Amino acid sequence: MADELDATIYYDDDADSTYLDDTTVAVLGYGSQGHAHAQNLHDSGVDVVVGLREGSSSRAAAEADGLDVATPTEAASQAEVVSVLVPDTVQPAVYDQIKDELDEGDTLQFAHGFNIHYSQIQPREDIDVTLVAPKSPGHLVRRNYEADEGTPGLVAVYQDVTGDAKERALAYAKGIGCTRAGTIETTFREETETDLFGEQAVLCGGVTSLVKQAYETLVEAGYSEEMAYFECMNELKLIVDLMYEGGLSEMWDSVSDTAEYGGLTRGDRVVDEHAREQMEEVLEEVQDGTFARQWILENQAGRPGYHQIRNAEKNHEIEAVGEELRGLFSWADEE
Ligand SMILES: NC(=O)C1=CN([C@@H]2O[C@H](COP(=O)(O)OP(=O)(O)OC[C@H]3O[C@@H](n4cnc5c(N)ncnc54)[C@H](OP(=O)(O)O)[C@@H]3O)[C@@H](O)[C@H]2O)C=CC1
Ligand SMILES: CC[C@](O)(C(C)=O)C(=O)O
Ligand SMILES: [Mg+2]
Ligand SMILES: [Mg+2]
Repeated sequence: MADELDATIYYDDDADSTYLDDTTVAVLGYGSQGHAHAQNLHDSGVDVVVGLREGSSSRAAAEADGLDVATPTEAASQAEVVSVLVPDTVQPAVYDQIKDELDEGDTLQFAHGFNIHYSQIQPREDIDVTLVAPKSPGHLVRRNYEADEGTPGLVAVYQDVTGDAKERALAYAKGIGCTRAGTIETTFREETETDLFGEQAVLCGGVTSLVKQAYETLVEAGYSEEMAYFECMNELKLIVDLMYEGGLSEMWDSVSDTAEYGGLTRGDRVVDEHAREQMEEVLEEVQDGTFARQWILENQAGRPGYHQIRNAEKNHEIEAVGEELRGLFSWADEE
């Protein structure tokens, strides 16, 4: 067990909001992260303008939330900090549109390092380039902020021409609620590679495959779809909540001894050495750029493979079963 933690973690007291005084932040994009950053910064007293393309489907939502909206180029020209929160695959084109609007010493700010790390954006040399990456889906970044809670995040500096890049990034992290929970200092490389690995192997890829395989195993063995859904998907959240609150120990303490013995003796049979080797391969593909190249080419080709596997996922039986069962929850309409 580590005697002390290695990482440098910044909290609210370490971040000085005045670094964003007299500063306009342009938030490009109003999707998952964009709506959360824009609204949290605005509510934290920062001057925000949202940058959206002509005819954007997000415009009405941003305006309804009381924010000023302009085109990406207009927003970038008004701002000293430009936060690039459009999808990773469109960021290079959006950067090309706005790069001449930046003044020397302005900040180009990211929530994920993909395009800088894999050299899809070569930023101007006379600007700061920073990253504040919430370790959370954007909708929870907003929800946590509104509940006076925070979201853990990462901060990194790629280019510091002003000498204030980190301070400004920390002020931004504070503005969106990340230093309330703790913001870890990292690099663009480390953020990019760990984020891609985590979402592929565990958070988005590994866990959904585990759920689907387990669901199919039960249904093919003759158990009902409803049983399989509750057992393999719905209860997962409740188990993960315990791990989130108190680690593996709190979860093991809360489940029965029978579950604990069964889990400890069978879990490693399911996620075994083969799975571990696959994880190592997945990580290597992230590190050597294989995944990035594949994703960039997939986009250049119009995303044919992506659309196909996405549709297959949407049409998996567990989705229809889940939709019906969740509709029966008495609290389903609340919120
Ligand atoms: N999703 C998440 O929770 C997380 C995301 N990140 C990172 O944050 C960044 C943003 O991701 P995310 O929030 O998922 O993005 P979204 O897919 O939610 O972004 C959608 C927004 O981008 C706009 N947009 C889409 N295409 C274009 C375009 N071609 N030109 C201009 N605007 C466009 C959309 O506007 P329109 O209505 O006009 O289409 C919309 O406002 C990425 O770098 C991502 O890796 C980091 C942590 C978590
Ligand atoms: C886990 C997926 C994520 O990295 C995130 C929500 O943090 C993303 O890219 O959306
Ligand atoms: Mg992530
Ligand atoms: Mg990610």
